[in-house]
Amino acid sequence: MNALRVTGGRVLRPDGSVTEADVTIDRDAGRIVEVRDVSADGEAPPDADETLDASGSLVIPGLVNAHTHVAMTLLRGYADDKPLDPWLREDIWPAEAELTPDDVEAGAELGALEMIRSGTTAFADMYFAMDRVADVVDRAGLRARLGHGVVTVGKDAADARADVEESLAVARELDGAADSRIRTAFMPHSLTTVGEEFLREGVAEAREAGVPVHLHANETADEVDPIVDERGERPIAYAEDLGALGPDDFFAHGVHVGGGEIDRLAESGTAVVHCPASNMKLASGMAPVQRLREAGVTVALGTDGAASNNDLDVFDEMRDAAMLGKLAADDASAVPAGAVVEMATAGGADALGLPGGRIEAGAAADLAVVDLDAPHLTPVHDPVSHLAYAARGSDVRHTVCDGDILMRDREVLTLDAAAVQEHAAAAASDLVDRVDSA
Ligand SMILES: CSC[C@H]1O[C@@H](n2cnc3c(O)ncnc32)[C@H](O)[C@@H]1O
Ligand SMILES: [Zn+2]
Repeated sequence: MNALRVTGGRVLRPDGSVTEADVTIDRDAGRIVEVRDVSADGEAPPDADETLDASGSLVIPGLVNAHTHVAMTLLRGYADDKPLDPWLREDIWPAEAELTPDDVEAGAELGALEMIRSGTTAFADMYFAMDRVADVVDRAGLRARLGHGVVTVGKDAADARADVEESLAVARELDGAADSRIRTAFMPHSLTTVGEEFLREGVAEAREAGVPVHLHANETADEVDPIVDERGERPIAYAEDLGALGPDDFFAHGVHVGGGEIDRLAESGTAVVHCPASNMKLASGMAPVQRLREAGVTVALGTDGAASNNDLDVFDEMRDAAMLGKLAADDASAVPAGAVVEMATAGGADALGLPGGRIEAGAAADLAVVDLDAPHLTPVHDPVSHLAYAARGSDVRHTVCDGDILMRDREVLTLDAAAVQEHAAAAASDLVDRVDSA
């Protein structure tokens, strides 16, 4: 066995407890083979081929960013302070009309760099030029569920059908890429931006192909109301009628859910990806996270794109989810620290149907080592509290995915950080020039 050992740290276990333990990884298999408490009796394991020092640190499952548009890093700070619909129509969609596959690759590299540097090892991405995003995931060493986002409003039937077909083709062709670290999904943008016939056809074909469905659902009241007015049913009932609810499917947002929708999500096993920063920035509303969890819905966390966040740091999302969850429930005990940590780890992996999210023997070797030796993390009464309320992405010291070290002592090993930043900044500047002269 080619063994990597993470030594000297405190390890966050799947039950939320924290113990002093060493984690041994089989790098060839990309799996954790042993989590050994330092107090354990018995024969010490053989020396590892390589070690990662975790002294003074907390070893946690790699964080999962369960909903983003990673190449939107190029549009970070491009258009702020508007609600969703005008933001998309007046600013974002015109800019995206000028995006090239090279831009998407440059933006995805920047996003991958940012995620590795903040301890994220897996993400779900809905965007365009997904072959280029897949190349970045492969090079960066991350894990992802990818899909081409379909929008049919404003398109004639032939173009709309072609967009649906592209999403299905991407889902079939990229599934299993990057040594199986890439999985895919059929990704219609939303229930209002994709026409009913295209949703129906696409979901049916996704079912035949055995790929999940991922879409934006119940994000704003402006999106829910027309569905109720035109169809006489709420969005989740419509999604169910389309065949889009199931244990492999995951919907972003779920802010405005009511009238039995939470129970339908729970009964069908459909996961919800909560994106608190994006929901606050676009003033979309407050998702009822405590009620969703109490009903048994799998809730994950997502940053959404960097243009509505404005970063890809899942630590921020944990803190925002805990804070906003309390406000939404009008209850300071709602959405506690342990809940948001679970949502960012096991909840995310389960929602995306990807391995990882737990540090235990047999699990995927996806983890992050968080340095606790910092003023804002002193003293350590409760390490789980720190993860939720005080730690930042910049506290992550090492990041490991599939048994490979992606970042060691804050040096990213799989990407050339300076070149990625420079390239993305140039691509973003050229993009904006093209938009301005269009
Ligand atoms: C068709 S690819 C994905 C599409 O989604 C847009 N987008 C970014 N953030 C959001 C959001 O919060 N709600 C809905 N749509 C969003 C993105 O710009 C792409 O056009
Ligand atoms: Zn989104």
